[in-house]
Amino acid sequence: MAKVADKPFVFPKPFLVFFVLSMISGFGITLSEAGFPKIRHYKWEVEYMFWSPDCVENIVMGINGQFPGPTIRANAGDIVVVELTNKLHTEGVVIHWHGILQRGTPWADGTASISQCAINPGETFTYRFVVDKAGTYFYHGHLGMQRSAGLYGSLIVDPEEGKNEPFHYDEEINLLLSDWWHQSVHKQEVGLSSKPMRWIGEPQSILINGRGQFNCSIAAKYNKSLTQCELKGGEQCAPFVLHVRPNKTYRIRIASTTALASLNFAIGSHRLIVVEADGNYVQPFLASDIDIYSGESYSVLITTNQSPSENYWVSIGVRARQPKTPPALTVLNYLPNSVSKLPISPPPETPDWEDFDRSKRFTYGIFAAMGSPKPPVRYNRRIFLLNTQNQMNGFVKWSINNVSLALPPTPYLAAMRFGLHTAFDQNPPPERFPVDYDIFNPPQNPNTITGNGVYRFNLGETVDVILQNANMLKDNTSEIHPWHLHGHDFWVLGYGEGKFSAAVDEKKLNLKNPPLRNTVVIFPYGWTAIRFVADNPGVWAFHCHIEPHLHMGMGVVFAEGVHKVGMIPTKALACGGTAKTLINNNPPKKIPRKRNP
Ligand SMILES: O=C1O[C@H]([C@@H](O)CO)C(O)=C1O
Repeated sequence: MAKVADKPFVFPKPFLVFFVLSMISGFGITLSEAGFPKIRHYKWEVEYMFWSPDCVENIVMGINGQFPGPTIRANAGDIVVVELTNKLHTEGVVIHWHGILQRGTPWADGTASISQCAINPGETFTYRFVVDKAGTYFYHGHLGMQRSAGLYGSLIVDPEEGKNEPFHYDEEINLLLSDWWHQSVHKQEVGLSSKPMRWIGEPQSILINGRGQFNCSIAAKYNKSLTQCELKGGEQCAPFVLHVRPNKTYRIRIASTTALASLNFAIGSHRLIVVEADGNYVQPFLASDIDIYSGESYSVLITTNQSPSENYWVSIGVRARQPKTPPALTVLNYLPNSVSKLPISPPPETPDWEDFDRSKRFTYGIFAAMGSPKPPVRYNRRIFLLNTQNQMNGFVKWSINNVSLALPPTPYLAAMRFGLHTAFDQNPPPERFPVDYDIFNPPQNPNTITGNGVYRFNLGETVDVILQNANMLKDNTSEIHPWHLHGHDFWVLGYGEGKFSAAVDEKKLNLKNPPLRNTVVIFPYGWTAIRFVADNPGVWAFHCHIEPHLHMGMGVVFAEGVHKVGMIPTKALACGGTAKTLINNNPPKKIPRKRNP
């Protein structure tokens, strides 16, 4: 394993002036008024490695020999630079910085075929972007199903130096949640795109900071079907313990990068105060547990005011799909108690997976903190996106308005910037679906088409999206989908049951204090309304964050103001049609023929 720096190298102040000035001229980044930002420089190598995330040896995608990858930590306004070298032998790679808006740097969004070309084996690509807002974020692979293969890590942004969070806490603990399969991701991918489709099934384990236990439990006393895990603490699958001291306030950051699972987080005997969601402050509220969907993040505050002689269970169970995976467990360890002193009461029970009314009560009760930016009162454009599971020549697909997204070989950002009209379908996909579409039954005509058209917005216009859920191919089934938008936060204006009806539902939309987020769910047979301002020049993915669903086409592409995008780094362009353009503009020099003497 090559040894490379995984600690950020912080440039001393005098160097910053030079660097920042060169960044401004080259990348259109503006300075924050408070002073010079820092540059957080990382050098990473991505490679497959043997690892035992849940005590069963497998291969994971690691960064610098770590799984999950190193945590990035920065202050708001800082510039993060990640020099990413692809050490995979046979695959490209990209990394998406989930929740980072990429203003002025849309080519650094890390979406293969959308913002950049995949980085080839052996090559290095430098991601350089500003983290402009404090919050709990994460990063992950965005090519094929590399997130499922373990390519992820945390990205934490503290307020600008000298500024405080709007709530008090003594210390913090960071948790990145994921789900894990024993079947290789390649096999999963092939299964999903085979005829008949082979579904990946439910995960074998839930991981907390990359650690879970398969086939044993650390609380076997309360789970008769599993034996007690015999772990010493140094194993890769030993639980990540939350060490706390009595009578303090802790901020627990929780982000979910699951491929499929919707999760519920609870700590025995402790109540949670929710204060942040997806990098935005929310009106604080008390909860016994929280639901967290793939792509979401929360911060909760807890006070360690319970009996100091005990430890307490932390339990993370599966909701919204059949819970065939045991909850992930770990311990809230009140120091100086020994970690091995197991809690005296059973772990908190995950609420019934099918109790969607309970899930809705939690999700509908999230509002923006006082003083948060408010949405424009009117929209310029409203599009309706119907989510359906379909068939295409016997293959199973997910479609939006009957179009299943199939990404083109030339990244959209480059294709649009260079005016390559043959790189993708120039006709935009449909903006609505038939008014008489029956969302409560399987699609009458299950056939779909694939497409790669783009929804183009005028720069600065206010866009509403109504996400509409529907019945799947099977009778009486409709699943939850968490939708994630790149390049923007959006306001969640509301949710409802059945089909959205402007006449009935318009007046129910919340324009007073809707939460700002980057990920939102649609509940079974329901709709969700979001609003955002298309003011970030670039091309942005908007998709279901369930990894196999995106793989099966469940996403769309948005674009705005691409003519305003600055110089795209050449390395982001060297594939597909833009590679040809680069070569045509700079043809290889003719080698002069040697004349015979
Ligand atoms: O895309 C999916 O496929 C399965 C099921 O519909 C077929 O097995 C499932 O639950 C999905 O979310």
